[in-house]
Amino acid sequence: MKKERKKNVRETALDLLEAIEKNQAYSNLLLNNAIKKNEINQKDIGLLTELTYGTLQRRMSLDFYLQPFLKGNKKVESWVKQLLRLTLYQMVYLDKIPDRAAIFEAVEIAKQKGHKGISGMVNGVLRNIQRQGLPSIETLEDPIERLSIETSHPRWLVKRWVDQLGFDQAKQMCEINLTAPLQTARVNLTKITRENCILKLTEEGFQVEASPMIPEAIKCYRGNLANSDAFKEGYLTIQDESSMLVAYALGASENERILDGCAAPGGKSTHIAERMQNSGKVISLDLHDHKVKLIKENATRLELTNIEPKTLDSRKVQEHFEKESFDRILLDAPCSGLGVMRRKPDMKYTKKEEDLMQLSLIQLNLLKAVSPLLKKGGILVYSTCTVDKEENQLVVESFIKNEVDFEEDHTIKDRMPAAIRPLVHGFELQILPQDFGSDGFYIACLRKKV
Ligand SMILES: C[S@@+](CC[C@H](N)C(=O)[O-])C[C@H]1O[C@@H](n2cnc3c(N)ncnc32)[C@H](O)[C@@H]1O
Repeated sequence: MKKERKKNVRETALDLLEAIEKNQAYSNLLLNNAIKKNEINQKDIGLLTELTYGTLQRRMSLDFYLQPFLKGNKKVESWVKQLLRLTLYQMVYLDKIPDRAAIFEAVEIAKQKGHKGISGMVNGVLRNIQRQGLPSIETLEDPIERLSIETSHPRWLVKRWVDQLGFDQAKQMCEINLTAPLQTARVNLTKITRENCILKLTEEGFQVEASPMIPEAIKCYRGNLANSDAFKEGYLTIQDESSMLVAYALGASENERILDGCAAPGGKSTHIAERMQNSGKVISLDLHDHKVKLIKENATRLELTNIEPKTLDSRKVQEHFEKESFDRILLDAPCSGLGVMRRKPDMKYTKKEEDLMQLSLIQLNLLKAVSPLLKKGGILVYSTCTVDKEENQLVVESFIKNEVDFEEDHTIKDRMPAAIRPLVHGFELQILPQDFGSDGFYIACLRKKV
């Protein structure tokens, strides 16, 4: 059988962009598969990631720039459009790649994949842009439209954020979404101190430092911690700092019985279990078997024996557990993920405004289903990685309005790390990505009346 030719970095990036647009598969999964399949070497992985994520991140700006130069070309094939975006991304946003090199590579790919006519067209469009310069986004008069094109966020989303947060915060959020996030991790304090973990990682060649915000968090400036020995040996969990605040809000004590209603892959369950010093019980539920397997794997790697993973639809928990049988309950609900767009740029173009309303109904139903299982005086934490009021404040408001035995828990503030306290309002915390550079996240804390 003929062996498939290994593709170079730009060809691989082009294939990825096509696959992401057509299948709407997650960009991070496709990227990892493509790296393996084409045996992309270590030093080119950075460039491949930059080209793929960068082109995706800037798609709307790139299309705005390309539009006037494509006017004469009636039907541009999808892969050709992707190739033009990919090349223009390098010309506009990457100083280290000379324009002529980017154009040369594009023309070569066009020859290989298409025919002479296409490579001529690609060459012509790119050279015209080089000669005539880019059209100016500044000419767009509507500020929402301008921000939308400038930062490649769909107009409906920009409008929503401007309405909910004001123009300045919306602009800051759109802008930070274009930057690459830093990798952060949580040290498993049941096995090692943060100081010793940092030493171990430094010896392994990683560039890491302690987070000033969260006592068990570290920030990584060089290397992928998922490949470290420290990770394999169970000293670490890759987790965003905002996510770590959930275990603080819940404030579980040793020997308590905790329910985590939406637990996979177990980032928060394992954090709660660590903070309980591997005592008591954390029942970690998720809808899907394959995801529950991930909770098990993580608990085993971290050597946590107080986690009990179980496949279950949390809307049916009352059929499986006694009423008032948990000291604390976490509902880290399925959500639109609008707070983590930096990590999944393709999400910007696939999410729809109607999704948010549907999600809010699911979130409310999940809250209603788990709440009878909480003991009187117990804490219920609701969290999401989104920044939208519909899925956050409005869900909790609607829950409290109907569930008269629940009240706001303002002691959440005392449980938060000092740096976070100024962001707590009453019983709620909404973190925006621009606040600390961590993910956008919402946490609300309720108490069942005694
Ligand atoms: C935001 S993720 C949870 C992340 C997790 N808490 C962590 O920190 O690793 C939401 C999870 O809810 C699960 N889920 C969605 N609907 C569910 C339901 N009805 N019952 C149980 N789990 C559900 C999804 O499979 C998904 O894994």
